[in-house]
Amino acid sequence: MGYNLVTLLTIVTGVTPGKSARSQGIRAGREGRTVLEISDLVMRFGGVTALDRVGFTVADNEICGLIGPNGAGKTSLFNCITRIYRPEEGMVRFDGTDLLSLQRHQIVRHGIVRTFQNLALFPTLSVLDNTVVGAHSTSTPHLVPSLLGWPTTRAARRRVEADAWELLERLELTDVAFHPAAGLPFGTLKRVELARALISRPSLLLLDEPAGGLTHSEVNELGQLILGLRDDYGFSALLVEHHMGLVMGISDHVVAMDFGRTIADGSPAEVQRDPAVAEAYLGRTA
Ligand SMILES: Nc1ncnc2c1ncn2[C@@H]1O[C@H](COP(=O)(O)OP(=O)(O)OP(=O)(O)O)[C@@H](O)[C@H]1O
Repeated sequence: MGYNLVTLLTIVTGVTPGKSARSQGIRAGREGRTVLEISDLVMRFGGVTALDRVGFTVADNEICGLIGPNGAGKTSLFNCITRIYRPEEGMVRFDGTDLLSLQRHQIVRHGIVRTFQNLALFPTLSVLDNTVVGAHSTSTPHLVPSLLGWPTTRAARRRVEADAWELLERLELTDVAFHPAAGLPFGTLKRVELARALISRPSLLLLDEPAGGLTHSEVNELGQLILGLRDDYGFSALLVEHHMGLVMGISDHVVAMDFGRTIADGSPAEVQRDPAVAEAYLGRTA
């Protein structure tokens, strides 16, 4: 996770170069009931405290940006929420469920799905099949065998395929539905990754650096797409991203971390103005 001059300028001045705060679509205020609640989360690796009593909340249908310099603890936090890591202390509750009491494989059944910075697609499977595979954990335990054509599961496959086609339509992927993921442009693969994540109709989408590797115009399109998908399908999102234009442009609420701690928590404008945030980024470049 790297950050650049544009990131620093955005943090320090509060505005992405060339754009006013209004044109970035910043939303003010928080609405809706709390769905994700994280408190006093502690995660250590030997002598390194990756998460040092982290706490914040995310409301229903809210996009929450999670920012911080390299090593701040963002990935560790994602890994605790998805139960890849087991934190030493603290609480993670989603929609009333204590996530820390669950096994890793149970997370998706509670409506939590993650996208990956480097994509988690099967290169030889088609775009359609990559999307269908995303439904595996929630719709039927027999879905992956059905990809092999086993007769008992064909009806389930048809139902999921209908959902997949709807998503491919929404994400403008129907033209490449039967194309293997390998060889498609990176921007297209990012949309496939979104289709794969959305087919299980998540309540909470964890987006891990979705703008990584995209061009400037692709990032703008991605931002609008995420907002549109949130409005169409209704989910909360936690967005880990170094591209400040994207974070500040589409987040309803931003949490900033540094050295495993929550150093700011508020609207995009409030977090951009927070001296501790500027210090966290500038301090690392000194
Ligand atoms: N599996 C691990 N083993 C040892 N240390 C780890 C492990 N995972 C994370 N860390 C350490 O925990 C701290 C937080 O790292 P983390 O990857 O969560 O930060 P980050 O904010 O995601 O950084 P980046 O933006 O560079 O990805 C760092 O000091 C890192 O070296």
